[in-house]
Amino acid sequence: MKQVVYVASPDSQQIHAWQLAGDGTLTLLQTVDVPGQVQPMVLRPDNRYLYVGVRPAFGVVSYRIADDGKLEQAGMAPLPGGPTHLETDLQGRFLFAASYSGNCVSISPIGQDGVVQAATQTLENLQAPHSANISPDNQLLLIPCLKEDRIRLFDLAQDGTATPHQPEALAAAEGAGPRHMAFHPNHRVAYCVNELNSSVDVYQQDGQGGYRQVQSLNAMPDDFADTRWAADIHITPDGRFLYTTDRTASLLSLFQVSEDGSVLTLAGHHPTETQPRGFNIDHSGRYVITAGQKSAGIEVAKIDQATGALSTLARYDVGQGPMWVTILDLDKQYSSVE
Ligand SMILES: O=C1O[C@H](COP(=O)(O)O)[C@@H](O)[C@H](O)[C@H]1O
Repeated sequence: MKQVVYVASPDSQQIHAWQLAGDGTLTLLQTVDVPGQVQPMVLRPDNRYLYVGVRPAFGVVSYRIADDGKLEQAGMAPLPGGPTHLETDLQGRFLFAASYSGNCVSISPIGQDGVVQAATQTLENLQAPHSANISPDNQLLLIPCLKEDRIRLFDLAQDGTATPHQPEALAAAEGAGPRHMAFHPNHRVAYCVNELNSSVDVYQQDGQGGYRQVQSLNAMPDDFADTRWAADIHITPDGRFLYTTDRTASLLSLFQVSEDGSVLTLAGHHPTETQPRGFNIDHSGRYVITAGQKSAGIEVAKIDQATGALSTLARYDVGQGPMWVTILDLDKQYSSVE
């Protein structure tokens, strides 16, 4: 398996692209100077384009990905708000940009040339939307709104138009601050990490195109008494282990996942880079790569395949303020979206 790890560092306006070897070693492939402070990134499902959100001129830069994983700028389009999180639909036809400070999520068409165009719809009056997540059936947009303590739901039509779903939202606990989401590979369960109380909520499909909450659990060690400040969440490709980060504690939390995905068990913690705002799991499910927003570095940790426990393999310097990690499986570059 050939993989490339992209790390976005807004303070130095760079993306570092690394080749990930089978033994977990990283080798620098390319350093890209981005025209702006680069924050969120997302791959088009054909794995031929990487889209990145930039500031202070709010926009999205489209990069064409070469066969070796190197990036070449292909276009740039404006966004209505500062991009906090990017997502595409599963057919790679639309880009969704959540803007926390702009209280909106915009929908931008992606051209035949793979380049993101100007937004055609903006969902307004969302209170601090931290991400926009497409459901595995490509029909529902789930938008955790931190200041609403709700995940707002929108139906996505074939033409990319989003309209409020009924019911319009999933409720989180008061003060939880829903932030980022992950989906079990069985497509029936979704997980949301809550920023303000460092908890994880588990949602199961309700059989009517929506979800219902089935579990909520603490991600922190029992003796943790400081301010909770969770950031990111990812699940392994086989669905057996789920991880979250907390930035105050600079910790990754490990959850073991039940066979059907509906029950999590907190199973340990792993100290990592300082202020881990973004991390990801490689496509083989063997490595976790975590960016330290305050350490200007990334950690590669190995996943114990029996327990999910993490052990540090190495750390590498990247740019300043790294906060986003996206991993490409080079063996899965397609000529069209499948
Ligand atoms: O993680 C955080 O996110 C929000 C929004 O991020 P932004 O980079 O889009 O402004 C930020 O305001 C908050 O301070 C931080 O904890």
